[in-house]
Amino acid sequence: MGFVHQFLQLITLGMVVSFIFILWKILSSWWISPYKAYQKLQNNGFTGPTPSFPLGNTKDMRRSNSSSSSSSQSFNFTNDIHSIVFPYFVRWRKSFGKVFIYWLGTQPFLYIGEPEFLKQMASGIMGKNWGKPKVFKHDRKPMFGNGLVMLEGDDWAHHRHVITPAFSSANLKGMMSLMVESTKNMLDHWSTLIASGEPEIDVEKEVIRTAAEIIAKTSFGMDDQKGREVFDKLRAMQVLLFQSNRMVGVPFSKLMYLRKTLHARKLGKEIDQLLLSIITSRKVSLGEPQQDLLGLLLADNYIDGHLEKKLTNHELVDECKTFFFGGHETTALALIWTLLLLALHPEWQNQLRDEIKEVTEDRPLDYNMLARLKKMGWVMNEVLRLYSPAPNAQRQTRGDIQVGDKSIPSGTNIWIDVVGMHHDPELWGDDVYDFKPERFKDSLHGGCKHKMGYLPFGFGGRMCVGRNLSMMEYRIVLTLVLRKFSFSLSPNYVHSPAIMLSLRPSQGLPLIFQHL
Ligand code: HEM
Repeated sequence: MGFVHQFLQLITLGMVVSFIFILWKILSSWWISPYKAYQKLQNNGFTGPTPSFPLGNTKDMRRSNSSSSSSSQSFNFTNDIHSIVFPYFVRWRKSFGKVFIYWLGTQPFLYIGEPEFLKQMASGIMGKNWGKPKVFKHDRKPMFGNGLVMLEGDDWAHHRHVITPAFSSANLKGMMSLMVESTKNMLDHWSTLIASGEPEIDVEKEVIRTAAEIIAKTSFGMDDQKGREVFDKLRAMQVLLFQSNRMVGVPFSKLMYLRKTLHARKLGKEIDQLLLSIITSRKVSLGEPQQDLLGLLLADNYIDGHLEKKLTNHELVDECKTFFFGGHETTALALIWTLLLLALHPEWQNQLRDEIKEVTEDRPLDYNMLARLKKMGWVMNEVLRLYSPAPNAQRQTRGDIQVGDKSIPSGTNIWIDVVGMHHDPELWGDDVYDFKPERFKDSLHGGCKHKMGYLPFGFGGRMCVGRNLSMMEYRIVLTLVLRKFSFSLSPNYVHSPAIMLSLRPSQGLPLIFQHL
């Protein structure tokens, strides 16, 4: 009996110790460690709004977001979207300046809206030495897995080295016909709608679907049943993630959307399996290698006479997903916001049409013509400034960084407010909110007073790897639209840009089309 009693006591003690250990681990990762990091930043002179546990400043952020979006019910157009999508940053900047600390749930972030501070912080840091905040890696795992967007260190350097050549102009040229084909299908559908007496079209859905199709075709192919299935499942997963309005950094917040989270996880597994089987069958097939990104990554690649080490099957799966999620919505949104601004500025529609006529002379579009569409390039730059599809960038420091007399400790989460910098009158002048593509006529930075104040594709070694692909797609789609139609804004449009994973027109973009 004594032995059993002692044994039970031991088990109870073990359970109590384990419970205390787990509690300590939870407290440590949710509060003690983040709070220590916070104190270090405070000791270096950074301040910010007061957080509460476990929501941090999230409650305040959600409150100000809902009050700002409710004001957008009537048509009241402004390009001053910083105060619409990030009202809390606008408020905190007034109290704490352009660099301050705020909390996403249990994680402190150093907010940066000051390009000179960013420049000093980033100088000397190579792409591979930047980390990505763990809280985002976890949140976006279904989309990016361990793809290029989330990798760090030597793994990132290796993937970047292998992936970059796939986006060369020679390779992109081979993808042009796929882009033209998908765009023409979309425009034929629009023609049918117009002919049947429905000239009002919600272009948001249309363009996102077409861009998704283009990126699927250019990433892993959609010729066969499996490619189509991957496409459908990726789209379904995107809708699920989009609907679960997640409170990043708040413990257990995923439980609020448990059904959607589990469904997304299940879809994620199915997508991985399908992509794996596409990769395996491509490896054994003896036919011509395909010219999509996956085909290019599977092909032998020689650099200075050496055969490059290839990515593994699982790495390729994550990169295919990364291209899909990183590449289609961003490009689609650049096009969507462009259509809005061109609907409001018919004089720019005409200028672009004249340029297209001059460059193409009414011949079918070819790759060499695209670079000659200069004004279209200015328009794209201006749209990416006013409505940046990637509204912010996140980093985590992997080493102490000194900026002037301030030290930023290793492990600090960084939030770079790209929209804030793109909309800062101190950097752009009094016409900051005006749509003026000509500001990019003679300047790559649109006349911004600081080179780091314009970051639509990121900065340094981690600059967007797909930017040439997106510029090509943008020019193709816009040229084909402008050649066929003129368009104006529908009275049903409600201007309410919102952050829903990226910067979107939250109530769609209905335009009224006319055949030319
Ligand atoms: C208008 C369209 C696009 C915009 C505005 C955009 C924006 C960005 C930005 C801001 C970054 C840097 C993120 C950071 O610093 O953390 C980035 C990185 C990246 N983008 Fe894009 N992107 C676009 C199109 C594309 C396309 C078409 C693809 C692929 C097909 C792509 C794939 C990637 C990848 C893989 C990275 C990670 C690069 C790295 O960390 O080394 N993007 N993009």
